[in-house]
Amino acid sequence: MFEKVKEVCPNVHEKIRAISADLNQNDFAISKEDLQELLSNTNVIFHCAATVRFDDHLRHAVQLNVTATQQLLLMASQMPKLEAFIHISTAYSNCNLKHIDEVIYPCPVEPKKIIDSMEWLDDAIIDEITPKLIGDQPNTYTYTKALGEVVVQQEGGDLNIAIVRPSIMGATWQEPFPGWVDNINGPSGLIIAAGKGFLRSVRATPMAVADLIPADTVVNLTLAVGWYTAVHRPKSTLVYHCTSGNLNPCNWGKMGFQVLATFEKIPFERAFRRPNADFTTNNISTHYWNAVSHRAPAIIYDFYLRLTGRKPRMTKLMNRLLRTLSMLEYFINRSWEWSTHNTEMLMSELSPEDQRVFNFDIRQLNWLEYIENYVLGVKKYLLKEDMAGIPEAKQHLKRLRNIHYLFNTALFLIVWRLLIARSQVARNVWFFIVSFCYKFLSYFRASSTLKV
Ligand SMILES: CCCCCCCCCCCCCCCCCCCCCCCCCCCC(=O)SCCNC(=O)CCNC(=O)[C@H](O)C(C)(C)COP(=O)(O)OP(=O)(O)OC[C@H]1O[C@@H](n2cnc3c(N)ncnc32)[C@H](O)[C@@H]1OP(=O)(O)O
Ligand SMILES: NC(=O)C1=CN([C@@H]2O[C@H](COP(=O)(O)OP(=O)(O)OC[C@H]3O[C@@H](n4cnc5c(N)ncnc54)[C@H](OP(=O)(O)O)[C@@H]3O)[C@@H](O)[C@H]2O)C=CC1
Repeated sequence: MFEKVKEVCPNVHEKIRAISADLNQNDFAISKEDLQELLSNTNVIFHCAATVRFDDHLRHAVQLNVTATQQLLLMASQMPKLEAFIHISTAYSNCNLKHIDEVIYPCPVEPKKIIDSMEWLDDAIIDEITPKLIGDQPNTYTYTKALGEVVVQQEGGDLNIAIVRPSIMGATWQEPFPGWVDNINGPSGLIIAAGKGFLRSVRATPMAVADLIPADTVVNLTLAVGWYTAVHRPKSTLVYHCTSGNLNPCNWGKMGFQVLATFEKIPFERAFRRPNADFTTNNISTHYWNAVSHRAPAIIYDFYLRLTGRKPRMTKLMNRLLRTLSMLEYFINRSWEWSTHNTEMLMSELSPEDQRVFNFDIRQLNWLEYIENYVLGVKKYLLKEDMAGIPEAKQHLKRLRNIHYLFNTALFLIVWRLLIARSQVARNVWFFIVSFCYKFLSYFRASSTLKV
């Protein structure tokens, strides 16, 4: 990841100093010396730290995404040299709306009241009231990110603030090289599950917009926002949508198809089954495919592991995957429209050279190429698989295909045999097929004898 920057700037280490901090602690548990240095020397703050788990307990999510933001704003107000405070939110902070503008929307309950209540409510009560508090938000993550924005608006004081709202972050597009990715958030985890053959069906709407945004595009836009906010000092807090849907849309159908097509060329090693996922769109088919394609193979495989004296693990893994899928479903069955006036305005404010260096013009992205590089990046940087292993991986998939055919043939014969034993209709069909084949073979043999 950092090879290129080390080449261009060999003394890069001298320019960076990491400071230990914990958002769960008062003053973030930053040491006195570090705090002093931060207070007196900081020019720009990029506030990215957060919990991004969808299933986080509300108390923890509020602490990290709301209370910590409030504390950081307080700290920022004591920094005389501060030029800009850039808060990273998410495009889904208002995902209860269909059309989202670059404005901060009010929350039904004031963030301050939520912060206060977290101090005296116990966990059991918080669990009980969480669904009522989050209302039409899908999880505690989007809910607390929305609260975080309101805190920024209400407690920003005289600070020069901007908010960046990225959609679903994916692997890098160009910088420092295509396809770099280091976590399993968003689509990356599902790409692994599909490529390894665990994921066979996803409840998704193929025509819904897949609002992915490459990580380097988000970084470039965020840096440009830092510059604009510090230099132009806009009168109000500007919100910037870092999204792809309205400028260069791609849908989940196209994305899924390209992911699968890439597995043909670049398969993952030691797959459980051949990658062959599909989208389902209703409850009944989702339950059916979950039972047939996810749970049943896991149970059979665990039975095989037990028989061979090993510890069963597939059912547990599959349950985890199905839980993850159920959490992501909300986002892959809907489309949103994000306006991008501020982002487009910012692009026009950059010089041609800066537009090239800090490129965030998503219209230039070729989705097919991007997705191919993404899958390749998942293989290299997440799974740490070597490209030299591709021929063996292909061989393995061929073996899995043969096992699949053999298994299906055996299953068909068993079911058929049982049917014949129990049903007169099935017996009649069977005799018809056998006599038809016999007649066909006799005719074929007779006609070839005549020719000779
Ligand atoms: C017509 C054509 C048909 C073709 C059809 C083809 C169909 C094919 C499909 C093919 C492939 C799919 C491609 C497209 C599919 C679409 C999917 C895209 C989904 C994207 C939706 C994202 C919406 C995001 C909206 C909001 C945007 C934001 O603001 S982002 C913040 C993003 N946050 C997340 O993404 C976090 C979500 N995750 C969680 O909340 C939790 O992980 C979980 C609740 C989902 C699961 O929790 P669980 O406790 O079960 O597991 P966990 O402990 O989290 O982890 C399990 C193991 O993984 C390790 N781990 C965890 N995190 C990381 C990490 N960041 N990096 C590395 N490793 C990680 C963790 O340590 C665990 O390991 P072990 O301890 O060893 O078990
Ligand atoms: N991923 C996505 O698709 C999107 C992400 N975002 C936003 O981007 C930002 C980064 O997210 P992403 O990179 O995906 O998530 P990660 O979980 O990878 O990053 C979260 C960061 O927060 C830090 N952090 C978490 N808990 C604490 C804590 N208690 N004290 C100090 N630091 C902490 C982590 O530090 P450490 O590494 O040391 O654990 C990490 O650097 C978040 O604000 C998120 O809301 C917005 C839209 C989309």
